Amino acid sequence: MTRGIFITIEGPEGAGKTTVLNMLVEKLHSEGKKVLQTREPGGIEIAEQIRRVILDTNNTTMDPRTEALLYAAARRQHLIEKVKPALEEGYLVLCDRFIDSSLAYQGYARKLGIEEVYSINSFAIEGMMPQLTLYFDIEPEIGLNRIRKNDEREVNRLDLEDIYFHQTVREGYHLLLKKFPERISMINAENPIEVVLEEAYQKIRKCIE
Ligand SMILES: Nc1ncnc2c1ncn2[C@@H]1O[C@H](COP(=O)(O)OP(=O)(O)OP(=O)(O)O)[C@@H](O)[C@H]1O
Ligand SMILES: Cc1cn([C@H]2C[C@H](O)[C@@H](COP(=O)(O)O)O2)c(=O)[nH]c1=O
Repeated sequence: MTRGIFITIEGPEGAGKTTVLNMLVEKLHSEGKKVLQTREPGGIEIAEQIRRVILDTNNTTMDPRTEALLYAAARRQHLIEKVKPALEEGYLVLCDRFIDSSLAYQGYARKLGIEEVYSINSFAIEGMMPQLTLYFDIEPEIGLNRIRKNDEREVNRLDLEDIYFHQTVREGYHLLLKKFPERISMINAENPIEVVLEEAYQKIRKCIE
């Protein structure tokens, strides 16, 4: 029986997920909340190793189904090793990306099919879905420009996809918003960072109270 709360943050490249997540965690910690911040793909050693394989810009021959399976494998290990134990201990787990990334990127943009990708992920997650997903919406051109200006951000294999791919990812997220309206909540990530932070914070408070 899980006692914690699982919240995920989603969105296209450069939407500000990581930046806002860092700020949210600091704010929630200062209020004395038991918070665990993590990310996908990664968050634990095995999944970070899989992340390196998936995002390596040299791996140009990676098959889309291999890509989808690797994300699902990293997700499984991360859930079992880190997320599930933290939820059992009553933590608020805030995760940068989760299953909706696979549905939008592999299912919709790579055209593997949202249902097909959901099905391999359902095997991986065994029903452990987030209570709330904050979707950071942004025009892909704006997000990619933000990333280009950030010298600390390493360019990965998916960043190198063309603009059409990134626009299709955003379309995929919009479909997911319609499919899961009770779980996914949209935030306009083109707003100034303080506005995005406040909106995300209020939605999280509403979910945990
Ligand atoms: N609301 C905002 N307005 C302007 N710049 C922002 C905003 N939010 C984040 N940024 C800047 O955009 C860049 C990308 O932000 P961040 O790394 O948090 O995005 P991300 O969604 O985690 O990206 P990715 O998923 O591609 O790693 C950073 O340089 C960050 O400072
Ligand atoms: C979990 C997950 C991620 N992706 C993509 C999305 C990004 O392009 C990268 C991860 O990089 P980030 O800087 O950590 O955001 O991977 C994906 O295609 N499918 C997934 O399931």
